[in-house]
Amino acid sequence: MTFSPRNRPFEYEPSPVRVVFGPGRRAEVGEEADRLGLAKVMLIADGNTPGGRPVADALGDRLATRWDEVAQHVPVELAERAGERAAAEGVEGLVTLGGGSATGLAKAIALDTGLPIIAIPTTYAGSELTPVFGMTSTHRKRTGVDERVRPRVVIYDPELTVGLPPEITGPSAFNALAHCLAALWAPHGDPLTSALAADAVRIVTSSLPELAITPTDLDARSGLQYAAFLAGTALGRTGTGLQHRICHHLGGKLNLPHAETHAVILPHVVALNSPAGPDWVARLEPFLGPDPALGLWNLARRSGLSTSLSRLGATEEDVREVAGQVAGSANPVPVEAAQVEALLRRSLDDLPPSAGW
Ligand SMILES: NC(=O)C1=CN([C@@H]2O[C@H](COP(=O)(O)OP(=O)(O)OC[C@H]3O[C@@H](n4cnc5c(N)ncnc54)[C@H](O)[C@@H]3O)[C@@H](O)[C@H]2O)C=CC1
Ligand SMILES: O=C(O)/C=C\C(=O)CC(=O)O
Repeated sequence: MTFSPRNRPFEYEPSPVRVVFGPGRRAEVGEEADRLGLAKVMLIADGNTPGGRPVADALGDRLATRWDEVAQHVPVELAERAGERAAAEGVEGLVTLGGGSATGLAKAIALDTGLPIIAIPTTYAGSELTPVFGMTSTHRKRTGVDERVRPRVVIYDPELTVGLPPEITGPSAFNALAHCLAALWAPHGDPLTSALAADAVRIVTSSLPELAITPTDLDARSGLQYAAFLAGTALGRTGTGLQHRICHHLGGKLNLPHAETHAVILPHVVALNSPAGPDWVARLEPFLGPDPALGLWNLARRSGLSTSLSRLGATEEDVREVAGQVAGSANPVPVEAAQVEALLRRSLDDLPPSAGW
């Protein structure tokens, strides 16, 4: 299908994020802090994430304090404690090293303080490119959009990802794929976001099988991180909808692992939306086959990911409650609670995605 801008009017505004990409470039974090005029920063990085020592060394005297406690879905009390430390130390900025949890904690602090963030991502979550934040309290996740939380600088260093274990790599790549699909069917997407998203799908679908054979291959790792950059950029320009809201509600209620939840839900939401999206379905056919929902489901299973929501810990009751909460979310196909519940039940029962239920 030929794309014609004449038939698809759009607005384009470049994102204000500076991106530095390349193996070894974590060493440039001190110069990036100087560019932003940050003389005192807090480094947020948990103990599992590689690169803490070199990044701290590269920050040198600019490193005022380190914070090593992070958690998925950012508990509000954790954000408050980390924010108090940042205030007590009088830091001028935040440097994150880690996945979406480290980035998310910095975003929660920035939401209150406006402190600029330099993000060094080590998974494929893409949070580093978006103005989206999320925080959890009493089993409810609140998400929102605020430009103050979007990192000012992102340093991608693929060397930091060569040791990512397969159980994090696969789901995290699916988190990136979820961003691509959300961007492809977003009502205010534009030709650029669609191009970024489609290219990211191309790269993820070729890199994941390569990494299953050689997990430490720096070319494939660089490709996957580049795809995460494209996917995060696309999501950061278009915003989230039903797919992401389902995962946020499930994540907040049950503390489910975020990327794994996206991987389980994505094929089912794609099955729902495919009949309404012949243009993006055709665009993805070379990478996912004629049925993108089934293509994703098969890719997940081939990559050793769980495709069952019950295996992640959700029950029929959870599914019913979440379906009620997300009904009416932004989606190319308007959905009522019963439809979402039926979709989620298929994922509970580990059934392949299907548009008809
Ligand atoms: N606001 C946004 O735009 C987005 C936010 N998120 C949020 O991010 C969080 C999930 O982030 P994820 O990156 O999926 O997980 P994560 O940041 O919790 O990391 C998962 C695990 O991988 C470990 N890890 C990270 N990098 C590693 C590396 N290179 N080598 C070895 N281990 C490593 C971490 O220590 C952690 O144990 C959720 O809270 C989610 O809501 C996710 C995507 C977008
Ligand atoms: O679902 C996603 O991958 C995107 C956004 C979030 O996770 C929201 C958050 O920061 O918690």
